[in-house]
Amino acid sequence: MSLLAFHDVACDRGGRRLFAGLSFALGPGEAALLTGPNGIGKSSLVRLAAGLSAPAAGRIDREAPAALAAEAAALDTELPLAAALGFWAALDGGRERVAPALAAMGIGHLAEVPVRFLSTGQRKRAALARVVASGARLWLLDEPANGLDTASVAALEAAIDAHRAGGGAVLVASHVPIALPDAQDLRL
Ligand SMILES: Nc1ncnc2c1ncn2[C@@H]1O[C@H](COP(=O)(O)OP(=O)(O)OP(=O)(O)O)[C@@H](O)[C@H]1O
Repeated sequence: MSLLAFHDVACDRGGRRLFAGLSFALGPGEAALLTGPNGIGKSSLVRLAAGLSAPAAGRIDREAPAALAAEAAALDTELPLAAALGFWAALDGGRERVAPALAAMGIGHLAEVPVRFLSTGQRKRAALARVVASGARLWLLDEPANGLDTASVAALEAAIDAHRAGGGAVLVASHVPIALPDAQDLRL
């Protein structure tokens, strides 16, 4: 049983074909690492996986809901961090997951700080904490290590390992080296 499966998928952007004939599947505990040069279509693939756009050909099956971390953190910048994450966690039915998620990403001490005061790396960690708090089995992470320091990359790797150990799956697009043991290599 797959949490995410691409069947012979093609992707067009701006009238141009980015890739075609792409098939892969992610089952519980599995990971895929998506790499390739700038502009090749990595973010476009992650958006397809999230259901934010439709494939030009082929079929995508995904378990809903999936958790997406892309460029925009989608956190209310006026709210303290814990409350901003709590908004989403409440929608996902898991407010109690916020504190452990903040701790997992090493930003528990920032819980009461308004999101607008957070640094670039801290916001990135907050966006990842939102994914951790979501409770979704399928994580879709577009350049999750951008802007993270070494310790934060290690925290991200640990969070992904724990997620996989619990039966979750993860698709990661990354330029930055990130340890994903036994991950499928998706090179565009
Ligand atoms: N909304 C859009 N309309 C038209 N073209 C687009 C759109 N979004 C992306 N593109 C184009 O699609 C191509 C793939 O973009 P995408 O962001 O998926 O690449 P990427 O591999 O993630 O790149 P990077 O490594 O720079 O993040 C690029 O040439 C980009 O200009």
